Amino acid sequence: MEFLVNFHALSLVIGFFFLFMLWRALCCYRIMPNLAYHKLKRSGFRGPTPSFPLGNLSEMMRDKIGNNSSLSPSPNITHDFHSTLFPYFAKWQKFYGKVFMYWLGTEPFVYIADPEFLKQMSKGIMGKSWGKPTVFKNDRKPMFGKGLVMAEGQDWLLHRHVITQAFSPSNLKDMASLMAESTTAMLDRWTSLISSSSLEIDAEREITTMAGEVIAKAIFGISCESGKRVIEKITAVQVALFKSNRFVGVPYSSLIMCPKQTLQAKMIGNQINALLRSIIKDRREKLINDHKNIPQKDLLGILLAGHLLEGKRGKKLTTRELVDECKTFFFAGQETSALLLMWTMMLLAIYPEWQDHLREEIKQVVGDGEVDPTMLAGLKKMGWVMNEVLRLYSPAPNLQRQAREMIKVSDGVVIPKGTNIWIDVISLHHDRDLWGNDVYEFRPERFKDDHLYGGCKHKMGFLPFGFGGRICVGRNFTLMEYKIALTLILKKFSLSLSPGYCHSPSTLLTLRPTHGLPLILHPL
Ligand code: HEM
Repeated sequence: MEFLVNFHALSLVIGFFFLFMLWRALCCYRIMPNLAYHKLKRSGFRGPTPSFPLGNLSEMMRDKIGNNSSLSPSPNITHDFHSTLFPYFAKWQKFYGKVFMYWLGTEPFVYIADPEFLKQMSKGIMGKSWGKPTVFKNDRKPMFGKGLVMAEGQDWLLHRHVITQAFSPSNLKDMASLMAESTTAMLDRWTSLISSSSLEIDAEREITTMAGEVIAKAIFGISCESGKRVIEKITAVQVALFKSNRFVGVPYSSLIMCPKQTLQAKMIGNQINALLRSIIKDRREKLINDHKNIPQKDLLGILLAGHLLEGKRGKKLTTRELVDECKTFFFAGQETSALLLMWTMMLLAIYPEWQDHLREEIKQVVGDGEVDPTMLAGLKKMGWVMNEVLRLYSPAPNLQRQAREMIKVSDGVVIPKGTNIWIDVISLHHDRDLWGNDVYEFRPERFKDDHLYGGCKHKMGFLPFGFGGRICVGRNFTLMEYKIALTLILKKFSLSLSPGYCHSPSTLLTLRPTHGLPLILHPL
């Protein structure tokens, strides 16, 4: 009898639990998104009709597949690829304009490719008031954890304050020699490989390895071997997360549609955490045990040295927080910098006259000696080239935000709290209305008289490093690495495209050459 009573009680508890979970799921994935949909509609946002639970994903996938079949890789190089990369956005822009709403699963997104709307929306909003879409925070946890890219509110403020100081010009200056060292090692390898008058290289692999070494040394001071292990794992996480056919925003899709990849990404994420924890532990011990030991001048050394870590919370970054920041630097810093260099080499190979312009400038500014960080500001044309590459082939093709509070954009236009925001950077950078009729031409000289905006008609039309308080914290690091590496490369080699190169930019979080970048080197 007593057993039966207990059994009934247990069944009731389990029943209530399931009902509660069902109610929660219904609220999260049906009722709240529906409320958000109607709020956005009342605010005047239009967009394609979503269905439950995919939102607009099936239409996006259909458009993408339809477009891929017509995109056979071709040697004819066009810089006009927005509608090939994002056919659904290009199509919806025609129907709804440059601001509309669309749905990734049960998550509402406001799409923005209008710089004036962006300006009005972000007016007066501080960095700490922006969130990141919850759906991406969960999805990309193995890559970024709670590091700066995903941090919000007070946590973001503290970490940003600490990390900005670590990237100060004087700290960066100490990293210049590390950047030159890794590039020189790569060039020496190329020189020793050249047996005849030219050499074909896999520039994607070469540059990615070099940029990985630079990040490993400059950020963590770790040996190339440990660095390589972290980078290999990081690449594996990215492949596991982004190469599978995923339904981001669809409830429980990662568990239902691709459980193997999800588990794999989580496992590799844990391995990266363990690897970085052991590196940080060693460094901490070295610092505590050997008082005479001068802290290493890499970023981790600067962060561990302590005095920078007394943030507003009055406490140091914990090992866990440091691990997340280390991962974030690897993810945010290695691939983006490598891609910027790769797209530059591709464009310089197509436009050899710009190789000549840059070589002439290098001769005048740097001469035959070593590259000194104080000389880099003199490489003006190289700065124009960098900006033009960032405009045409922005390694970060979009920006994401989440409204942590209600945002009033203008009279009658309100973005409700919790709405996700998707800013289409490629569309802004390729907008004829903003850049003029030569928008798809490679013309670095557009940055000659307006080195910040390249003559763009709107200040929010050129966003390769983002905007506002959350602008990329590593941009000066990139600028230095770019100028040092490119100077050393152009001093030794001229570049041309291999006949095997197929031009087909695609996105795997960043904008990359789908079929790699085979280049031919000619020693000078
Ligand atoms: C070509 C190279 C790079 C590009 C194109 C790039 C681009 C960006 C973009 C677009 C953002 C988002 C900004 C926003 O949401 O408004 C960002 C943020 C960030 N980047 Fe970079 N980045 C580059 C290099 C680096 C490097 C070398 C590092 C570190 C070593 C780095 C670390 C970060 C971090 C930590 C954030 C988050 C900042 C925050 O939310 O406060 N980036 N970057």
